Amino acid sequence: MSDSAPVFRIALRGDAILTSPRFNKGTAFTIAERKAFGLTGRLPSRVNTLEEQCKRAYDQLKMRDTPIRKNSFLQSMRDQNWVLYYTLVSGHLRELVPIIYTPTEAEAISNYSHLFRRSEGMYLTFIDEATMEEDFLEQTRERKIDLIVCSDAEAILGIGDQGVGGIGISTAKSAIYTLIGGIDPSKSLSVTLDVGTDNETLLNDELYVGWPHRRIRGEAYDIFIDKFVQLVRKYFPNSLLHFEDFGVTNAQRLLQRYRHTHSVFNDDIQGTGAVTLACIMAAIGVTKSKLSEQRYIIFGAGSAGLGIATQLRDAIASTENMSMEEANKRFYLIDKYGLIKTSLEESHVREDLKPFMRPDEEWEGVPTDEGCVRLLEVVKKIKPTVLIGCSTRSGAFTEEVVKAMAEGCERPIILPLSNPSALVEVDPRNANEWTQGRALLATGSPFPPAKMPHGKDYIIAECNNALIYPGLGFGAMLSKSRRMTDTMIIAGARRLASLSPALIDPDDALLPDFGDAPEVNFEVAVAVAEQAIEEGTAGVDWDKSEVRDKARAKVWKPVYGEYAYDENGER
Ligand SMILES: NC(=O)C1=CN([C@@H]2O[C@H](COP(=O)(O)OP(=O)(O)OC[C@H]3O[C@@H](n4cnc5c(N)ncnc54)[C@H](O)[C@@H]3O)[C@@H](O)[C@H]2O)C=CC1
Ligand SMILES: CC(=O)C(=O)O
Ligand SMILES: [Mg+2]
Repeated sequence: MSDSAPVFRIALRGDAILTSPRFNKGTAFTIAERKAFGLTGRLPSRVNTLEEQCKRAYDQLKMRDTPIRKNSFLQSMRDQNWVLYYTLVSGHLRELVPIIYTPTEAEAISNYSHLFRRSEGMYLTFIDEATMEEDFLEQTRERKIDLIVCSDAEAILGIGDQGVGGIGISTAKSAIYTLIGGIDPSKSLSVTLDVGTDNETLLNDELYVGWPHRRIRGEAYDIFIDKFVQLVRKYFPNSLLHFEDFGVTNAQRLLQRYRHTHSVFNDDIQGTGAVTLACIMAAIGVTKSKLSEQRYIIFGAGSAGLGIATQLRDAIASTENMSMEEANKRFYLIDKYGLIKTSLEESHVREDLKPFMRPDEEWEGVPTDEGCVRLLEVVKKIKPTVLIGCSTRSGAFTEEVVKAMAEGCERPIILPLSNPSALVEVDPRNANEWTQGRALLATGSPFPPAKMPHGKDYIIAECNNALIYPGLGFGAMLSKSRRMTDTMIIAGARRLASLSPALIDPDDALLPDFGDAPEVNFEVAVAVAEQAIEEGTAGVDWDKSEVRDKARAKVWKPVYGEYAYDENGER
C-alpha cells in the first residue's frame, strides 16, 4: 500500500478549493500552492503538517462531551476535508467508529431534521421523479463512480422508518467503505430515496426536511426504485449498488429482482448473513463441531434474520454436501407471532420464510401463548446450540431463556445482534454471568468486556456487517465482478472466520477486533476477488496470484496530494 502523494491537476481556486472536501488541505496547503490557488490571503501564515492538523482536530473533538456532539463535529469535518477526517478516524478506529456509525449514528439519524446543517449525498424524492435523471447527472456528470450506497430508510438499524434521515445511514456506510475497505471516497455516492415516511413523529414535525407525505408503496414505489436502478445501470454499469436498511417487504424482493443484471448487494441480508456465518464458523472451531450439527434459533425473522438463516443454510448445504431441505431442518425461526410453523396464519408468514416453517405435529403438547409458541418453549424443547437475535426486541433473551439454553449445551453460542446498543436482546455481560462464562458471545454494537469466572476479561466480538461488507464490496469492485454471487460471499466469510482470535485461544473474541478491520477486510477482499476470478464472474483477466498486489495498489489512503493549477483540471 503505497503512501506516496498522488499528483492532481485542479481547476478550483480560492474559496472553491477551500470548500471542496476532496481537495481542501486547510492550513496544510504549501506556500507554493497558496500562491498558485489564490489562497495566500485566505489562510493564516503557518503551514501545518497533517499530523499537526490531526492533533488539533482530536483536541477539539475531545472538548465535545457527548457522543452525538462528537458525531456532529466529525460530520462537519468530513464536509470540510476528507484527508483530515479519514486520517483522524483511522487513527482512532475503535474509539470513533461507534461515533460515526452504530450506536451514535442512530441518534443522529432520528434527530436528522433538527441537527441539519448542510446537505450531504444525493436526495432523490418521489415528487421529483420526472427530473430524476437530471438530478442524478447534476452530481455525477464527469465523475467515475464505483460504489453507490442507497437507502429508502424504512428500517434504519433497529429504529424503524426515518424518512429522509436515511441519508445518514448511506453516508455512514460509505465512510466505513473508505475507512475499512479502502474505497476512494470520490468514487462513491450516498443516496437517500425519499418515498415519504409513515413515522408519525416526523410527519407532525414542522422542522422535518424530507417529503412530508405517507410512504409510497406498491407499483408506484417499484417504478420509482426501478427508475433509479436503471440510471445506475446506464451511467455506471460496472458499479456496486449497495442497498441498506430497506423494509422487510422490499429488501429481499429488490435484491432478487436486480442481482442477476447488476452487481447488487443487500447489506442487511447478505452482509449480516456473511459476518454471522464467519462468527459461527469461529465458534464451532471452539466447540469442535460442524455447522450442520447445530440447532439454530433465529429470533426476529426480518431482513437480517432471513439473511442469516439463508446464508447458514447455504453454507451447510454447499460445504457439508447436504440437501437444502435437510439443511433447513436445523433452523427454528421466531417472529412476533412466535415460532414460524405451518398453522400460523398466512398473513404472519412471508413467502420467503416458508422453507423454514416447522411442521405443527412437532409442537403438539407444547404450551402456547394464544396459539403462539414463544422463545422459552422453543429453547426448552429443541435445546439450541446457537441463539441469534435480530428482532429489535431489547431484553428478549431473559435470564430464564439463557439459563434454559445453557442447561442443554456446554458452550451456548449466543449472538444478540440488534442495533443500536439499547436494543440488544441481552447484555452480553449478563449472558456471560448467567452461563458462568460458558457462552460464546458476539453483539451487533460494541460492548465492554465481560468477566470470566477466573477473572480474565472475555472480549465481546462485534458481529456487525461492517466487519465484512467493505471487504466484500472492495473484492467485487476490484475484480470488476458483474455479479455479487453467494459463493463470493461465502469465500469472504471463510477468510474472516480464519482470522478469528478464538481459533488460537478459545476464550478470546470470536471475531477480529474492529481496530484491525482494515487489514481483515483487505483479506476478505482478496478472497472475494480470487473467487470471482475462479468462477468467471470477474471482469478482469488476471491470474488469482496477482490479486493481492492489484488490491494493494487500489487501496485509497488519506494522504494529501501534490497540486498544480490547471484550468482544464479536476473540479
Ligand atoms: N449486527 C448486524 O450486523 C446487524 C444487525 N441488524 C439489527 O437487527 C435488527 C433487525 O434488523 P432488520 O432485520 O433489518 O429489521 P426487520 O424489521 O426486517 O426485522 C425485524 C424482525 O423482528 C421481528 N420482531 C419484532 N418484534 C419481535 C418480537 N417481540 N419477537 C420476535 N420478533 C420480533 C419483526 O416482526 C421483524 O420481522 C435491527 O436491530 C438491526 O439493527 C440488522 C442488520 C445487521
Ligand atoms: C448493522 C446494520 O446494517 C443494521 O443494524 O441495520
Ligand atoms: Mg443495516
